[in-house]
Amino acid sequence: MKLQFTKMQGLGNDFMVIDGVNQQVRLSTSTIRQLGDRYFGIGFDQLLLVEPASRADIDFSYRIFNNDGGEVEQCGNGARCFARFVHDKGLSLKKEIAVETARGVIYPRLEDDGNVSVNMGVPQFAPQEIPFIADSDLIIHPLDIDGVSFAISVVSMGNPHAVQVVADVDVAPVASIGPKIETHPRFPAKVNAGFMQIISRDEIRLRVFERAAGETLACGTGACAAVVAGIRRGLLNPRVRVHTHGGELTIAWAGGSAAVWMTGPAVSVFDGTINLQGEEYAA
Ligand SMILES: N[C@H](CCC[C@H](N)C(=O)O)C(=O)O
Repeated sequence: MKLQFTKMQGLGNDFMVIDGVNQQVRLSTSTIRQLGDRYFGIGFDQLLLVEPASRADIDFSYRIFNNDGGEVEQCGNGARCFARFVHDKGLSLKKEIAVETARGVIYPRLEDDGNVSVNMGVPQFAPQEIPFIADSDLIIHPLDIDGVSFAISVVSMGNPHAVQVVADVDVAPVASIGPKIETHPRFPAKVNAGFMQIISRDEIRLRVFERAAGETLACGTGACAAVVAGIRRGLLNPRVRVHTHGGELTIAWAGGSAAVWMTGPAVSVFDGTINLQGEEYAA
């Protein structure tokens, strides 16, 4: 069976985007893993599935799978690519759409300058997927790894993030400590591990060891979580430029129950068709 897809990237965080509105798509975990393989498959950090809305006040449903095949709650760079995709494919004529994810509704908006802005919803500090947090007002928690205590902030953007401040992201222990934070027993659903360097109150550098994907060139929800943590710690202003290996995002948060706004690029790389074996996919 043939499956149409578009390869896209947001600051080098790359995606396989599939139209599940005009195609009936059923992909097993193992098939997603095979498709995500950068040598034997297409290769991507996440697979994004566009599905019909589940109710009248929503334009689309948005499902996200890491390249290990596991479904997750949110993907920020993917949300911008999702909006670009549905517009380019004529699935919607709207500039701003309402998109339902596993953890609430987000609102991507196509900007005239070619960027995409997304209302990413309200950050959570004591969500159920992070039972770790005893006191939701505490923004810094000690996390013990091999006898060393790391001061981390835990923020959920729908998906869980553990963010710490480092002096220099270029020499931060992302490869060695990132996986140990990701799989720390205090995070039963695992966690994305962020390493944030404060340049000024308006500018940070960020690296993220993503849950189930490893270090990516950029992480949209990670940028949201890092800025929220920095603002709550009194280190950042309400609008911050976030420098990642893949490029720059702008994140804004007014605090409290305000939504986090993320602005950045979304790029289509190529359209493709892949032959799926068996019953996994029916046109
Ligand atoms: N690895 C993440 C999902 C993708 C998030 C990232 N690519 C983004 O742009 O937000 C998780 O397991 O929660």
